[in-house]
Amino acid sequence: MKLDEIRTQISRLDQELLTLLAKRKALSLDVARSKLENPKPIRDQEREQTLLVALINQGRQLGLDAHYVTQIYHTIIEDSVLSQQALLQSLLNPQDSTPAISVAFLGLRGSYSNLAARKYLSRFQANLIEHNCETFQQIIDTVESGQAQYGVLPIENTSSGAINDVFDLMQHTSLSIVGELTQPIEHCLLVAVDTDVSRLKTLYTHPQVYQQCSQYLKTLPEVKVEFCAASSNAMELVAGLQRPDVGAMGSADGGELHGLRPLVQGLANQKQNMTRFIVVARKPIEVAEQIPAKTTFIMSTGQQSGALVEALLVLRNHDINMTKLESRPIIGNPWEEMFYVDVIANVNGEAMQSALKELGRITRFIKVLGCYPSAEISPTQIPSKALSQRHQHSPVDDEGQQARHSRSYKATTTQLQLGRFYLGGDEPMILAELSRWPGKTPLMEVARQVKEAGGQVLAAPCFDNGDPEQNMDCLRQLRQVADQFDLAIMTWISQPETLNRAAESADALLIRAQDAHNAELLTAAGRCTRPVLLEQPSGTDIDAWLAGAEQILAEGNQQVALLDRQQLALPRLLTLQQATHLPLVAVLQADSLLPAMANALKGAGVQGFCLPLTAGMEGEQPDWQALQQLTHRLYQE
Ligand SMILES: C=C(O[C@@H]1C=C(C(=O)O)C=C[C@H]1O)C(=O)O
Repeated sequence: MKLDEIRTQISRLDQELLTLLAKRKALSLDVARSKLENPKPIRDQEREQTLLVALINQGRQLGLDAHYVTQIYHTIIEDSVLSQQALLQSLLNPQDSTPAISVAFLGLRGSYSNLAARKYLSRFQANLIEHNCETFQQIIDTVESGQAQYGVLPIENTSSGAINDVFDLMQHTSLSIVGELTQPIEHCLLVAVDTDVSRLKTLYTHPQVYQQCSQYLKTLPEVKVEFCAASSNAMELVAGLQRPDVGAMGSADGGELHGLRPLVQGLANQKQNMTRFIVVARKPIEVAEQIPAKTTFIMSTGQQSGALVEALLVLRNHDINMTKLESRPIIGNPWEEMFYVDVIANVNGEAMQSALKELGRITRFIKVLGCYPSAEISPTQIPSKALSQRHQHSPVDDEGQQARHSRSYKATTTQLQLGRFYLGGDEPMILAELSRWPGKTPLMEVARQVKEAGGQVLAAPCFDNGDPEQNMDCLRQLRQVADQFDLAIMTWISQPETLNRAAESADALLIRAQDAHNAELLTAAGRCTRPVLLEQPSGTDIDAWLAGAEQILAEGNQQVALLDRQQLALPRLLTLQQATHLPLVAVLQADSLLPAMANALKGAGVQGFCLPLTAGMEGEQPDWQALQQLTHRLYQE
């Protein structure tokens, strides 16, 4: 078949796919109406699970891999749930019959705030009237005075943290928060004409963006940085100048609207860079009971010790989950603070109403800033066949020693979070470990296979090479590939200096036997906020191992696990289980005993299983069968 003909067929298929997606969306809105008549929560994760499992199996028969099917359906279901929520909300809060919606945001066309505003309002199916503002205050004024119905304000960013100016403004406005959304932020270096980085003399950017890309900017010490009110102003300026020695920083999409092209992409220090925006309006809205709601309130407690704790206990006593707590100074009251609290609760619910009453009695100031549908639609997990729950009521340590690692200090096994996966939870964690750096292309294949087999963590050596830049590049590649396949990553570190750089992108760090004696390294590991897996220091016993773990815990990092490469004998394993609440990861060998071994270790309370893969640098094939056998044994049986 000729290329043209094949492409015609593909276009026809795409058209059919779109028609089907539109039909699916219409049906999901029918579901929302039926859930309204016959009140039921919008989200039904049990139904989603059943659906996903069936789709993965059907997909496999058609030659589509599980990861591909899951990714597509997470996107479809997310849109379906959000559209259902928007429909319910619009029925509950009828708009005045305006054919257009007006919104105020920071910057010009193409700013991140503009992209967020468009995304948020796209579910309303009305024309958009855009008000470009130069400051956050101007956004508030535009909405307060009724010139715009909605204002979109960035409130926090995953790499630069809270946006204090917005918190401060929210203290004094009469506006209510009526929505939230998160927007991925992908900073690029944008230019107007053909040039390269070495020719740049001036970069125009917003201070937040500057902060988020500080590491990249350090590599350009000669370049002068000029601040603008928003990224879109920087883009407009650079587009006007048309010179090879100036650049702007901002999104590729925004740049395109100004005729700029990205010269370097992915500049943010943290690769998963997202900004959370709030949407404000003059009137508060009501949130349907069937949708998960968030409530934001501010409060100031007295300065007496324990006042904040007392307030937070009120929430806990009502089973209300807090997702955010920020504090800001109160202008004019030195040393007094205003706390910003986000909780998962509907403000009209019984629990929240009585919590607010109680809080009113013990705070100096309290005000609800708004209640709005939660936009966090976390993907439904695919069930790895339910495991029978283990019970490990370990006897109380009779020496009663209060070492932090001990069971007498903490009775239940500690859970570690690696990316979005848990070690020490109900299900065993499976890690695949590469002994050598395979290069990016083979790494993609490894990641695909690991995901397909049901693994969760990919471990690879990024810091084995002497060259720090090359090491960071390996880590970046590992991060990128793992993100693509929704895996967590781990790498081993042997020097305190590299630890912090590794901790910026790795989900977990491993300290190997030969480095586990290094007190400085253990101290550095204790001061970082990533989970640390610790091997038994070479030539020592279990006590020395636990002492090493203790050193990490004592510095502050409570996310520590023990990784065993020596196939501890069962009695020693049980001793360890009794002695410590830290989860245990066993490294297995890919031999005929693998399934039996995994089973026995699981029975003995091992929470993680690590399988070394001999990576194919010279075309050697990793042992995928062993990995499949392992996951099959651990999950299916
Ligand atoms: C459409 C429904 O509502 C939601 C969306 C789903 C979907 O798009 O497949 C599935 C379950 C619910 O979370 C439904 O309940 O069937």
